[in-house]
Amino acid sequence: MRRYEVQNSVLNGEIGVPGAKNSSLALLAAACMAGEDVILENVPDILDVEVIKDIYDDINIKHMNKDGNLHINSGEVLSGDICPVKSSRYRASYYFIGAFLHRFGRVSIGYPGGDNFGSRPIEQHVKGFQALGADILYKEDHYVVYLDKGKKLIGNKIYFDVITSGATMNILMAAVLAEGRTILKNAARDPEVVDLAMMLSRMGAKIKGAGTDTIVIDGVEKLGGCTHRVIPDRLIAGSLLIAAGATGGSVKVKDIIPEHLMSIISKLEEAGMEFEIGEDYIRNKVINQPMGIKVTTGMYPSFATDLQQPMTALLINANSDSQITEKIYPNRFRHCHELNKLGAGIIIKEGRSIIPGKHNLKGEWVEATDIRAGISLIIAGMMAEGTTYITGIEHLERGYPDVVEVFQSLGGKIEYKENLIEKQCEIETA
Ligand SMILES: CC(=O)N[C@H]1[C@@H](OP(=O)(O)OP(=O)(O)OC[C@H]2O[C@@H](n3ccc(=O)[nH]c3=O)[C@H](O)[C@@H]2O)O[C@H](CO)[C@@H](O)[C@@H]1O
Ligand SMILES: C=C(OP(=O)(O)O)C(=O)O
Repeated sequence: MRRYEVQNSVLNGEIGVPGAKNSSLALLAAACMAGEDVILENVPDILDVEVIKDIYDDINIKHMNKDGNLHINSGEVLSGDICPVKSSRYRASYYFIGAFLHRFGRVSIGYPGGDNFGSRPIEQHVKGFQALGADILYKEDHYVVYLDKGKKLIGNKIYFDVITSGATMNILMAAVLAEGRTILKNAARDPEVVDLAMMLSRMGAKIKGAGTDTIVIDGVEKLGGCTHRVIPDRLIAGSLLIAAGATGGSVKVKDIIPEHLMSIISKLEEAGMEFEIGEDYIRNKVINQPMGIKVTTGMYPSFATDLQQPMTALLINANSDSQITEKIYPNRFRHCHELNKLGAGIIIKEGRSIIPGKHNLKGEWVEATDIRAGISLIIAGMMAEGTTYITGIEHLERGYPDVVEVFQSLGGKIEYKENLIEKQCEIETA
């Protein structure tokens, strides 16, 4: 079985951070909105990006890696029919709708995949597309968003009932080429939204207010090419700082935008960690034992739901009880069941985890059930005595490029292993 084997470690050193997955997935769709060359710098080398390149190939979007940058040209794109199987392999395939609706008047796509931690509705995306004049058809393994013959996307005022980064970015893309003005109210303020707005503006879009809860878009007739650098991944940066603290080490995380990490840094400070913060780096100071704290997740700039899992691992070693209240995905606690196999003693109760602290962990077989669950298990494995065997590593591969090499470079004892018998069978049946 493919797995990581992790042993007790102390992380020290310095490390750069790759481009953000959650930005890149939107930017890679937005890059197909112009017929001209779009050059994306800092795109992470992760599974979700490989799937997108596969989708590009299917519909004749040219892409090429050159000097570490991704050159994309959709001048000869064939259609907005995206393979349902491939688009269901990751969550954010829905961005192809926002990107292609104006161009083809019809986008057919598989239902969103991605991490499975309970209900992840898309009705706010649907509401937004409908407000701009589109209709939607639900089929068995895919859905179709379309404009009736002769109809165009027309700008509108859209109020999101919940704050959603996905719907904000999707409707932003569609609105950029809609006729007239669109106003998005109760929009998400995430750095990834701002990153997308920056790139679209470079392509010629007229957008004001990205990063606030009201975004105003004045439609333009067409977009052109551009060069854009993906923002650094704040979730990887945060995970590495937590990992350093949890293992009793000190790591300088470089090439980041420290402001994007303010909520996590504030909570880590409450737990007793200290930091040196530079213009583009953060370094933690060594801490022996964190203090127990209360964390509540929320949309940016609140504490990210994607960082509560590594935070949970750190708090297993705290000097008193901690509590994490999950407001974005109330059932996102599968990592806690796995951490309990290592001896964490976490109790899950009504959208909340209670982490008793002061628990010594012991290596065991555990399963990464989503990207962030995986990173919490690596951290816990480095805190535990003995060997921790982590399966389900394809989840980590969706979001953390070269995760083994990254941790190894900081002194982490982690190795990738695969079962030789299974490997042999693969070779023989190939
Ligand atoms: C690829 C990507 O960028 N994934 C991130 C994105 O997911 P994703 O874009 O799916 O998450 P959203 O920001 O849309 O979701 C935020 C909240 O809104 C709710 N909602 C969302 C859409 C909708 O139509 N209706 C609705 O009720 C969700 O259930 C959730 O409670 O933001 C999540 C929340 O920060 C992160 O965990 C994911 O890593
Ligand atoms: C939930 C996540 O990803 P996705 O939305 O792509 O499933 C994540 O990155 O933690």
